[in-house]
Amino acid sequence: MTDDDSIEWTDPDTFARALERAETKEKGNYFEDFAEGAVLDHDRGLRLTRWGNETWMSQTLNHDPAYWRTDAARERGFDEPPIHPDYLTAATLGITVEDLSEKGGYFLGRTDVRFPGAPVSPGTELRVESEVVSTATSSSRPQYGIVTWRTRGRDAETDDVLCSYERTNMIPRREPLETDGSGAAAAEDDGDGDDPAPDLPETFVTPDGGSYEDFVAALEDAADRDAAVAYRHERGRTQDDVTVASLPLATLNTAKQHHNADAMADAPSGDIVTYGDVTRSTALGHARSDERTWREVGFDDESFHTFVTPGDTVYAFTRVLEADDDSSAPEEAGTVRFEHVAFNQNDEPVYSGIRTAEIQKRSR
Ligand SMILES: C/C(=C\C(=O)SCCNC(=O)CCNC(=O)[C@H](O)C(C)(C)COP(=O)(O)OP(=O)(O)OC[C@H]1O[C@@H](n2cnc3c(N)ncnc32)[C@H](O)[C@@H]1OP(=O)(O)O)C(=O)O
Repeated sequence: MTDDDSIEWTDPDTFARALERAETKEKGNYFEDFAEGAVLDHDRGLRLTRWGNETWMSQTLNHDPAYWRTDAARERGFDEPPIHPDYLTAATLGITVEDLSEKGGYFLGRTDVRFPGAPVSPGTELRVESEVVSTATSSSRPQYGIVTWRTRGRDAETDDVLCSYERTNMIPRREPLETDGSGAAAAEDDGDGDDPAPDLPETFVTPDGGSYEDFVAALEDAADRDAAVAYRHERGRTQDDVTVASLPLATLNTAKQHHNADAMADAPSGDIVTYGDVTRSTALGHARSDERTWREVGFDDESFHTFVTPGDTVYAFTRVLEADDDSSAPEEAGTVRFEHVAFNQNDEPVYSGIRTAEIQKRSR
């Protein structure tokens, strides 16, 4: 019998042999672990602090004064600077990663992002639960399945739902599917460029300002002719250690994609990647800097198209879809629907989504 104590375990050769034989205590769940209808109460939770909010908002260039200064917050109808919906969304998702997606895979998209409990005060403690909505086979990637969850972030004290959305990830299978490869081949065929690129509108209209009336005027200008209200924002944000690793960890997001460069060296990205919510929030920050936001209403059809890695720069492009002075908006604002696209320094789209926001009227 070997006397363990007589072994020099940290001798490099001995240790390397020991590591080869040691079983790894794995983290996260495989695709097969998710059953439709199952509800997961996430153990983790976090206090939504001013510090967390301000760190997230400053680093993603979201500098709307109502989230920073009490007088500006009060002009906007808040008692104090509230927790921003982007940080609330990112924190709600971050908490879920340990149970839902730490095993790896890809955050593909999200829809029906709503904030029924807004505004949220700093100091609120967040408790999060997710229900498995659907599980599906990936026809292009047999080693993965596709899972959709409905996640709700609640005020731990009152149980009120503060943030709710449906999110879809590719999740690794414990047992890859046997296929004849036709799914992968079909997926590859899709990118051959056989379909001619559709023509773009002849004219791109840029709103004169960022008030509700400016969006209405731009849409009227573009109506009944071959034109779209579409423009780009000047600001860019190069991804660094803070945006790639620190911000997701501050939301308790344990996805190795964001902070374990060793594990990611062999992944398709070859590097750690930016948390989707950082990419998205950064692009939205650029867009908001060119408008007079009143409140965020919701987000739909969000997709993450390709990876963002350290050194990449996130820019934003906006298309205005419609403006409506509806009764649901307060008298100070009208409702505008935007499509925002985040793109990188090579002009490749990395995120897109539909955003509904109340935008202040000029007269106010
Ligand atoms: C949080 C968190 C992690 C992160 O934040 S990671 C950073 C954000 N996400 C990313 O960086 C992923 C970027 N996306 C990609 O690199 C590519 O889209 C990807 C995932 C490599 C897939 O590329 P493809 O060219 O293969 O894309 P397809 O359009 O063919 O999609 C593959 C299959 O997925 C299905 N799908 C795509 N989008 C959605 C969606 N929004 N909802 C539902 N399903 C979607 C698509 O239908 C394809 O299905 P097949 O059956 O044909 O395989 C964290 O850890 O959670």
